[in-house]
Amino acid sequence: MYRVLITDPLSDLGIQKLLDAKDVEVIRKTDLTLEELLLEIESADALLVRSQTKVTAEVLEKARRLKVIGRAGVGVDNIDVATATKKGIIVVNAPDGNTISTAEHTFAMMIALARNIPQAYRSTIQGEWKRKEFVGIELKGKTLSIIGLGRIGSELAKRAKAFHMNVIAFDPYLSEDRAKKLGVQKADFKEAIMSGDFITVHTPLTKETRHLINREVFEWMKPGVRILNCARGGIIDEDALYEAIQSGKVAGAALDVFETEPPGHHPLFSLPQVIATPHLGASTIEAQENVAIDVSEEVLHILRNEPFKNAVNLPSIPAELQSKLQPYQSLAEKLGQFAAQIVPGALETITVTFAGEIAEWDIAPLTRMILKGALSCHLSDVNYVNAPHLAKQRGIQIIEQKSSKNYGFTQLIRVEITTDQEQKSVSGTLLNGLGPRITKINQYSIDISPEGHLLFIQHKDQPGTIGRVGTVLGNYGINIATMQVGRKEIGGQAIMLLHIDKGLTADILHTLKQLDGIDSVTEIVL
Ligand SMILES: NC(=O)c1ccc[n+]([C@@H]2O[C@H](COP(=O)([O-])OP(=O)(O)OC[C@H]3O[C@@H](n4cnc5c(N)ncnc54)[C@H](O)[C@@H]3O)[C@@H](O)[C@H]2O)c1
Ligand SMILES: O=C(O)[C@H](O)COP(=O)(O)O
Repeated sequence: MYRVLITDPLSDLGIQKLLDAKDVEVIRKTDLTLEELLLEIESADALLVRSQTKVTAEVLEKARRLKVIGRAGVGVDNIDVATATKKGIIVVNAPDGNTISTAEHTFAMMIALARNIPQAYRSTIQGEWKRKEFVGIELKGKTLSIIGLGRIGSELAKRAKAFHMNVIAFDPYLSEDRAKKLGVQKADFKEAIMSGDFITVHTPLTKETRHLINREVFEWMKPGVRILNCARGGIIDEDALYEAIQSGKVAGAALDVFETEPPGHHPLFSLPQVIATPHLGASTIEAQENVAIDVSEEVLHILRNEPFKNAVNLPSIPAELQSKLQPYQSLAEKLGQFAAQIVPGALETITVTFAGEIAEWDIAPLTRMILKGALSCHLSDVNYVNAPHLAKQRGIQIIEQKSSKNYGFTQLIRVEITTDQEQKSVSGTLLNGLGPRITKINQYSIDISPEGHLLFIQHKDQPGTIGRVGTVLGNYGINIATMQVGRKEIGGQAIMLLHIDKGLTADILHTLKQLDGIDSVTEIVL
């Protein structure tokens, strides 16, 4: 039974799949203190949050079983993704479900800002009638500068175009083609800042975007500019915004998000030009249902080891590529495991070569599987998420190469491991109807399926060796299921690879090593 802990308010309808799942126990506890969260997280297999729960390194330290953190929304800046990755915890979000709601909220804020609606409302319900004080401006003909033209920025652009605004955008990843399709003028950062009658930010909060809008940037703006932030507190320097409003440079600001949330009695709230909402961008019935459905499904997939799509700390794999790579994943992992077990010493370099038709694809996910397989022979708690991090941490060099030669197979994966003591390679392929096969160990051709208990023996090619090995195993009651031998020349070095029905004791291994003509004996478990 998987324990799924939900610590922020999520839509009941949205999490129905989790509630219905027979293999899931849902624990819903919102507004936890840090101490309570530290306690609850210990036994959770999955954690579901919005932006309120702070999933810090301290929290993750206590998470002994956690496999996945699901963020029912977009921004993951409340989650220590780096620590989660190190611990092999997958972080998934729901990037699409709240796009429209947030774009609409931003638009609502822009109109409210243009027409002083919150200020006029407050005054009117106090019995005042100040028609002159709340004269606004039209959106038509004004320039809206969008910083970050991703999902939300793009939806906002469409709506602004419908209101006959000029839309100009800065986004380092925006192509000319996409800008053209949206009817948006692509600009550099300074140009976008200098041109806007309204400036709105829609980037994630990162090291690069923290205080992207700072004192110097406010200097470049048109006098009377209006500023919107419905993305993340911290993208705009709040002190600099305060000064820019006081100086008259900025005519108004609409804020849905704050550097510290909740912001309490923020100095900005003393300025009548500032309107605010309590992080409501995604707070619609539709968006909350969407994100909760998306994240619940992802979490279930991950817990059940099924394919998933929106991991924040894993490269995203297009569905078409995923289905092509899937049959190779097990082969890749087994080759990594096999290679790591036949080479003694500390891992230094892992060179992976992809040959044949497979070499035409993006094979990075398979390299990860190889790495996972190889490292799991030496380290505990290795998984697909943390394998590259663990390799880097240990100074293991990963070399990934592709070859146009097919080596006699339609596709081939070769894993070469170099340790501080020696170097060995293992190649494998997928055979129709037979599944993964190991086809070569170093220079020796063989054909064996990489599974179960294997015995790898290096020996001299001389009469009687195979018989002696068989006799020892027989004497100890070890059944041989299959056996493959390989040699380059008569009387030279040779290898034996045996499938055995159970594991060997140290005693058996020792006896085998003492046999005449035997150079090394390694038990491999796959
Ligand atoms: N207020 C809310 O309730 C609410 C709701 C949803 C999302 N958000 C916030 O909005 C952000 C954007 O969401 P989205 O779904 O549009 O994300 P997105 O990833 O689709 O778009 C972000 C865009 O920002 C661009 N970008 C990154 N760095 C940049 C930089 N330095 N300068 C300019 N552009 C840059 C990216 O290229 C991308 O196109 C989220 O990260 C989240 O923090 C807030
Ligand atoms: O990043 C997001 O998706 C939004 O900020 C929504 O946050 P919330 O789930 O806390 O409303």
